[in-house]
Order: sequence, then C-alpha cells, then structure tokens
Amino acid sequence: MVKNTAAGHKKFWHSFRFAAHGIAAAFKSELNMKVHTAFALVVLLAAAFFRLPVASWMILAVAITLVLTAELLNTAIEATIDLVSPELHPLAKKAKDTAAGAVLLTAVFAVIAGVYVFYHPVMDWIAGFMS
Ligand SMILES: Nc1ncnc2c1ncn2[C@@H]1O[C@H](COP(=O)(O)OP(=O)(O)OP(=O)(O)O)[C@@H](O)[C@H]1O
Repeated sequence: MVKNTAAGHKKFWHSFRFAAHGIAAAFKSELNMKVHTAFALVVLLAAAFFRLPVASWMILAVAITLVLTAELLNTAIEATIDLVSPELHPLAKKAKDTAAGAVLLTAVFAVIAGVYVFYHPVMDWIAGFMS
C-alpha cells in the first residue's frame, strides 16, 4: 500500500511511470495492440462524426478499455511464458491460447457493441443521403 508521505507519493508516481512504460512497450512491440488502438481511434472519430449520445460513448469506452486491457494482459502472459518456458510445453500452450481467447471474447463484445451503437445513426445518415 502507498503511504500518505513524501516517500509514498514518490513511490506512487514511480508506479504510475512503470505502468505507462508498460503500455508504451506493449504498443511498440505488439502489432495487435497497434491494430486495436487504430480501430479504437477510428471508432471514436466516427462517434464524434455521428454526434452519438453520452450513453453510446460510455458503451464504446467500456468496449475499447476491455479490448486494450485484455491485449495488455495477453502480452504480459506471453512474456511470462516465454521467460519461464521457452521450450514447448502443453501448459505453456494452454496459458497462451487461453489468454488469446480472452482477447477474442472482448473483441467479439466490441463488435456487438459497435453494431448496437452505430446501427441507427448510420442507417439514418444513409437514409438522409437517399432522400
Ligand atoms: N512454449 C510454448 N509451448 C507450447 N506452445 C507454444 C509455446 N509458445 C507458443 N506456443 C503456441 O504457439 C502459438 C503462437 O505463439 P506466439 O508466442 O507466437 O504467440 P502469439 O499468440 O502468436 O502472439 P504474438 O504474435 O502477439 O506474439 C501460441 O498461441 C501457442 O499455441
């Protein structure tokens, strides 16, 4: 636990920097992290374009946070497995594939959430063009 002292505050900011460094390192080394971040930016730009209501922004924020968090945990698990089990092992495979499965689940949720919040605005926009 971080204490409410000068040393405690310093430790808190060090932990914060390590965490930010972890996110930046995963972004640099993992193609999937770049792809998910690019998708997230496109989705946020589209949300601004369609002037989505606050509730829709919240749904998108949850979906994006879930996917990026799962990807970070997947990267952490992959690094740990590569460190402790560089040789092939069924448990190493199980750990990596399970972590990848978690990313897939969050991505499926993100797609469903995206369809749910964008369906009517996009349909209305297309109908506006047609009329
Ligand atoms: N030590 C291991 N023992 C057994 N199977 C492994 C091991 N390392 C990787 N594998 C298998 O090979 C697959 C690919 O592994 P890899 O380390 O390339 O990860 P990845 O899922 O492709 O992730 P990324 O490309 O993002 O690094 C894993 O999903 C797993 O099924």
